[in-house]
Amino acid sequence: MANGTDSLYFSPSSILTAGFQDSVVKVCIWLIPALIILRAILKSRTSSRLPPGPPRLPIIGHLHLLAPIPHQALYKLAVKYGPLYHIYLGNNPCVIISSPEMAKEFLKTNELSCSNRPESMASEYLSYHSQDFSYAPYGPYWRFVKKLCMSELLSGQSLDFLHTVRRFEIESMVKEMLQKARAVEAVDVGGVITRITNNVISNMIMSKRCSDTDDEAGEMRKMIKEISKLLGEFNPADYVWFYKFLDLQRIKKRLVDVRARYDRLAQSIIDERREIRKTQEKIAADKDFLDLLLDVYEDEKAEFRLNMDKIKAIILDMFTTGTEAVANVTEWGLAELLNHPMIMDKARQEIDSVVGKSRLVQESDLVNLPYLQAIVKETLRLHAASPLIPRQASEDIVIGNYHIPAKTNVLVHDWAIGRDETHWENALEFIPERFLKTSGENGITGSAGHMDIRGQHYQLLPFGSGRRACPGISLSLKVIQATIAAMIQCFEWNVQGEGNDSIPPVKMDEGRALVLERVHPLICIPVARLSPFPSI
Ligand code: HEM
Repeated sequence: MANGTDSLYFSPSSILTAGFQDSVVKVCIWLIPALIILRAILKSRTSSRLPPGPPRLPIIGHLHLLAPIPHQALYKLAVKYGPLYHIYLGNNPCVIISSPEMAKEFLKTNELSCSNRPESMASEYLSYHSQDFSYAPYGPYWRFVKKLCMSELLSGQSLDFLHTVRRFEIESMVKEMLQKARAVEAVDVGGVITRITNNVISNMIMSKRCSDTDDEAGEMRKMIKEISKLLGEFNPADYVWFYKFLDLQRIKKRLVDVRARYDRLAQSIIDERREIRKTQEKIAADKDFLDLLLDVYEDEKAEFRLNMDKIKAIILDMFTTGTEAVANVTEWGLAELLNHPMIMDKARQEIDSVVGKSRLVQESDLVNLPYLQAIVKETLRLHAASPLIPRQASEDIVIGNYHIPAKTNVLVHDWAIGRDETHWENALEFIPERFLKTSGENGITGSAGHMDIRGQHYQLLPFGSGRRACPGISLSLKVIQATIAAMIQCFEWNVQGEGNDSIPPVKMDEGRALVLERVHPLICIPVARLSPFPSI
């Protein structure tokens, strides 16, 4: 038995087991490193399916390549790496799209997978954790906010109803400029235009002007400027974790501070309105956007319950998206006209022939001013208010045969697309004629005459495209066209400051922010050309 047991102990099967164990150990010794290597190869293959890109540095990735002006630096990289390339912002991959073809594939073919926005420290604070319109993730809440803003604030009908607000602001601006002209006083044109856009939005939202003497209104205007600046600032802490703790640019501190101030001010405006609502029953036609938001807040059966944070986030979003971009484009447009006196003269002749010289140009005239419209389109082509349109892929997608993993940030470089030589003749020149349906002037065929700027033509995307395209296009065009028209109809503008003696007189340097700003403020003395208000 013992032998038997022994033999059993050393039975062929046990020998087999021992041999098997030995083999398993050997296999493991080889297999585990082999698997690790295979995994590394597969991983590198997967990431090599990302579009091409420059070699990166540890920790910061390609952040060092974005200086001094991110959208211009990315434009240069596109020349080297093509219309679809990737960089790393810290450890986060980011794909840059710089051609109309790639933009179409991303924004149209993959629309549903590309309808989120990347978050940043600034957007987190200022959108009350993505509870506004711009940063809300694509989904039912975003659809609800969009419907609310479109139907009650930005639809054609609401805009028609509020045309008196815009008219009042432009008339006030012309009257103020007439006084400055008489006193031969210089004005900061950007400041004047920002006041118009702030007042228009403020009046649309809460029936108050931002520049009334009232402290609250003035405080709101200053705060919106500060907030827009913070939202547009490039913040390394969004990409490299240790910057968050260092807060070298003090962005976090400024965000906490301005959000607390905005919150207090918005709460006091809302409380005041709620008190008024207790005593006054308003009919629908008298309600402004704040009333409508409070109606939803009080409606227990509403599709979505709005709390105070959501209301504040939506209002702040309308202010920030609606004021600076419109003001900046208008200022760039006027700057271009000052550098191109012949284009300015042609635009004036058009206005004089359609409107005459005795009354102020009105919004209803704009449809008869195709050259003015072309000037605004050309300004939007060269001076995209948002040179990089931020999106995020919500799932894995394929573009141009490259794999873009879910959660990758994607920047549609509309500033570069507007300068693409393969689609635009004399791309860097300011030639509004290209947008006229007629042809032949300045060697430009006018082939872009049919092109709209609402996201259907991917060569021109100043307002983005698809379901997350800008909802403020109609409002923006009305304000920009009417403001430029009034400024050139009523005044000549004598440029002041550094560049005055040079030709062209206005410097066109761009700032570092993610929102396209002018480095040199446009300071001019208005000289009255005609006065539609004889009493002034
Ligand atoms: C010249 C003026 C303006 C320009 C150039 C501009 C440009 C843009 C761009 C490029 C986007 C991103 C689009 C995309 O992702 O495809 C956007 C989004 C947005 N814009 Fe504008 N915008 C302007 C004026 C306005 C105005 C006046 C308002 C409203 C009062 C507004 C409200 C918004 C909102 C709420 C979004 C976010 C939409 C969403 O995420 O669904 N914008 N804008």
